[in-house]
Amino acid sequence: MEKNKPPSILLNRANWTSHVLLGISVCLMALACMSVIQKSSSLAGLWLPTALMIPALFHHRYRDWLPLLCASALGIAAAHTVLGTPFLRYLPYLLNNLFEASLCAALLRRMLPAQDPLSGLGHWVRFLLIAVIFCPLVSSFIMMLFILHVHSPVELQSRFATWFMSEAVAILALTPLGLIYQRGYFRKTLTSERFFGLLLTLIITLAAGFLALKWLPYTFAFITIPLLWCAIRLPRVEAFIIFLSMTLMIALLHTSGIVSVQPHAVVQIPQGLIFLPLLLILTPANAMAMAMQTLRAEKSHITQSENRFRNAMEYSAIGMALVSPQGRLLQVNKSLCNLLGYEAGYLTTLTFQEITYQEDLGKDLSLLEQLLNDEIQNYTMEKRYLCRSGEVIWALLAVSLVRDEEHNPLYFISQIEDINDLKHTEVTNKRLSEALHEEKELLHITLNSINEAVISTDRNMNITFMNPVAEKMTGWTEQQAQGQPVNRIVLISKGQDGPLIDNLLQFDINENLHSSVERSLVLHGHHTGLFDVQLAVSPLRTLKDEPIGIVLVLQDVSKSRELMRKLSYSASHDLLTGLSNRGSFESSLKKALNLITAAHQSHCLAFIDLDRFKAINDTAGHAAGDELLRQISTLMQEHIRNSDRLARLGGDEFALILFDCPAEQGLSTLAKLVSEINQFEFVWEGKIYRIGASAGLTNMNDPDVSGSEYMAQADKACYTAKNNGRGRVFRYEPEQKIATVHTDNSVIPPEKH
Ligand SMILES: Nc1nc2c(ncn2[C@@H]2O[C@H](COP(=O)(O)OP(=O)(O)OP(=O)(O)O)[C@@H](O)[C@H]2O)c(=O)[nH]1
Repeated sequence: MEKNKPPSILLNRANWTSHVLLGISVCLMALACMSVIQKSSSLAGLWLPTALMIPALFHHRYRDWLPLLCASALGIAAAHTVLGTPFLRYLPYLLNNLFEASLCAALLRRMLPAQDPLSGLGHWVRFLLIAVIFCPLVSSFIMMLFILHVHSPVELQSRFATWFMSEAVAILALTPLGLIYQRGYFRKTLTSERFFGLLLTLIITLAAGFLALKWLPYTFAFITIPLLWCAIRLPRVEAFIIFLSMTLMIALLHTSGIVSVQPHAVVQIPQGLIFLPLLLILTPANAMAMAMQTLRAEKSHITQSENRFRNAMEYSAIGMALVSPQGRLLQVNKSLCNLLGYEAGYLTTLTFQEITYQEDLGKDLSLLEQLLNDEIQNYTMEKRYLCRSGEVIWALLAVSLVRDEEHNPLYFISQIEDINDLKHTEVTNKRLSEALHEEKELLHITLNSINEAVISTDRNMNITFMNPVAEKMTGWTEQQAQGQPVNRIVLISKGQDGPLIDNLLQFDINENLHSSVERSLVLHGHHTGLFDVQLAVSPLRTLKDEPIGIVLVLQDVSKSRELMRKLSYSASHDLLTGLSNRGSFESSLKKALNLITAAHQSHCLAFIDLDRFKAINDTAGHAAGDELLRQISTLMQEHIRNSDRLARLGGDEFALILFDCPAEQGLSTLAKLVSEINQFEFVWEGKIYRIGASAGLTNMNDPDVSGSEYMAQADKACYTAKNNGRGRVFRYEPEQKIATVHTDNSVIPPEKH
């Protein structure tokens, strides 16, 4: 688990272990450096503690710096104490070291990224300026202030140079490694196969350096070669390890007197700048290592991108191909092979022109030309491909062009998506859509041209459609009515004066309502009047039988109803007088017979025949006779109850039923009626005519006697009245005796005035 843990490259939290480790490391390094310097005759050496403190501070938060600096100070103080340096003597130098490390770490944190601070040559140059040049110079000047009163100018110059070089070289050799070092690196390297290679390279490089120092002229020129070779060949960390090792070895060999860094130099290097060559060889070596690091990172980036693209292409669900500018399929993926039915090896021997359906090739080539001419950046088109099986399939092609640095075309990237099923579905859908459109048009025309009003609603009974007839009848335009509740637009009552039907609007459309026809329905139009209508209501349902609304069909039956009314009237009425005719009277007679039993009523049936009517016809004409019949009818109706039924049986014969009327009362009414007729003066063309009437009456109180029998009885009584002098009323007696009830002896022949 520990191995898989990512190395900490961000700021670390300092704990007591890191404080102790830093303190011990600084102490050991200070001890080593001071021991070497004390043994050296030249007093020149490297000062590694500052170079170690800088990365330690860089990688920790500011709030952790104080304990880290204390630990470092204790480490240096301990080293001085071991070597017997008085406290006050080393204290200024110690403080200067701490200040330099703090200043350098703070500046580096400002100028370099916390994550991988030396990731490029630019960052390394910043490091060089800040850590290797600026901070050691500042530190050197501060040191000068401490010893200004003590030494001569030449000595001061030498001390300044020595201090600067010991700091600068140590920082250049050690600090980069500290900055880029990631936790766990050494453990990983020690256990990896690379360790022995690194060890071998280290030994060879150090040996080459030693040989150059010992025997070769232009020593540092020869030392530079293995360092540059390491910078080119090795990863950054390993190169820095070798640089550090080489620096330490040279410094050690020189200070211990085994070799001199300037045995063959033409110009004698001043004592203070004895390690200047080290600085000069480390600088290009570091720069080269950084440049190689950048190159490697770029190469790795490119390789990763190529791998990603290769994987994306190979495992893409859609067909992909890299195509040469001439059209050759350079590389194809599995999906494309599966789509076209070719093996990859064979497909790459073909050109895209060979597998393109001939009719689509022209457009494809034209677009390709535009792409090559930089007129477009990419293109997509639907085209057909020829499969190995001979089948032609539809695909969606997307093409882009990859160019080299000189903008020359390298290859096309083609993505080929199978849309064969989609295309076939599209064709089917298009056909269906056209058919649907035709159906809709047909329906629209039909609905516009039919004579019925058609109104449809949604499931909430709000209107969605009205045809022109519906607009005309309801008085609402479709636009006005759309979305309105149907009960606001379609107002229907039973009969003209009946209440509005609201159950029409409460139709439960889940019910099986095929159609309902109500003959007496009346539609109340909005400013368009009343319409006799027939109504059919049908529920609308989806294929899953879910209700989605209703359709109302209203048929204007006003004219047919009027005709029916007229037919019905003429079938039951005498057209001349407006009285009931014989047929209708017989129905009334049946009703009267039924009431004898049902309501225990007795009625009077009368037969009335006008006297001397023929003379009117003969003298005044047929039209006068007609008018007289009308006036006599009106006269008779005025003297009977609304519930009674008067009918003209034909010619000048009338029949009368006095419902629920005792015989005596009936005789009285009839006598009054006959008397009125006898006294009636008919005026025609300035002349007065008088007629009379004879009437026979029978009492209807026996349900077993038929209507025709009663009619015969009344007729018989009327006949008796006629034969007994006219102008009178006779009552039928069952014993065949006719009693005269009323006698009017004034039957006067009409005379002209
Ligand atoms: N103007 C007119 N005359 C009719 C109509 N129907 C029948 N008549 C005539 O009415 C007359 C009836 O004949 P009658 O009952 O014998 O004539 P009348 O003079 O009343 O004879 P009495 O009953 O014996 O007094 C006939 O001359 C018919 O032609 C009609 O609709 N209009």
